[in-house]
Amino acid sequence: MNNVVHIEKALIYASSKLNSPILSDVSLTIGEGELLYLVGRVGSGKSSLMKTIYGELPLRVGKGVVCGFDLRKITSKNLYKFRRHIGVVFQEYNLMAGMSVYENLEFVLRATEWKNKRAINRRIEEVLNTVSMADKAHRLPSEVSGGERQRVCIARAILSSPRLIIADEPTGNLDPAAASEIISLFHTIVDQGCSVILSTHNSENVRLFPSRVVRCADGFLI
Ligand SMILES: Nc1ncnc2c1ncn2[C@@H]1O[C@H](COP(=O)(O)OP(=O)(O)OP(=O)(O)O)[C@@H](O)[C@H]1O
Repeated sequence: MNNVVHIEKALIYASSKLNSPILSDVSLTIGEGELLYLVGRVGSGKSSLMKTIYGELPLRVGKGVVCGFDLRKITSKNLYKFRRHIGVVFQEYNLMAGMSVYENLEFVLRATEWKNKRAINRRIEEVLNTVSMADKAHRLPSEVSGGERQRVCIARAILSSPRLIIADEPTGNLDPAAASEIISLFHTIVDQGCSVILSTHNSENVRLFPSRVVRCADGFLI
């Protein structure tokens, strides 16, 4: 199995301005088509680790290879190439309020140089089918539920067929039923070969949809 994430003996900092790491001696490997839950208390370093993995924070100490890119060699010049392999999903939806579900997705494809209208239509239809939102393509984000909004964000994250999805507290704003549906959807995406790192405080869903769990605690990964 190919590794999508391989980190060895890294120090993880919460900000590029801080001198002491939030996590030390971090070694982590995530295989193709694997879902990894990242758990831990508020402020334990989950987001910092995820930001380092998608190049938002620099890897200063240790080794890190993500989707074939050496994290120590990510620069502002090659960041966009690296990011094409990674989809991100956050607790906050960050959808454009004045654009329909379809237009939100079309905007992203056009920004990544998709030009052919028919190909754009086809891709949007595919990702909306994956997240069971094809019938709501023409609604505004305000006209769908929180769980459905998060489905649209997942559709947006998978548009470019990424090898890895980083989901930081994707169910934080959802009721338990909607949260379970979203976690189940991530498992479907993993079954299609994508890898997912998902941070969560929801231990019930970790129990319902089992996968490998890594905990941030006392400055280390356990
Ligand atoms: N830019 C920053 N400057 C200084 N400290 C920061 C910065 N960003 C985060 N921190 C601190 O670093 C620690 C780790 O933050 P991080 O966001 O990684 O935690 P987390 O485990 O994701 O928390 P949560 O569960 O609340 O999302 C926290 O104590 C946080 O307050």
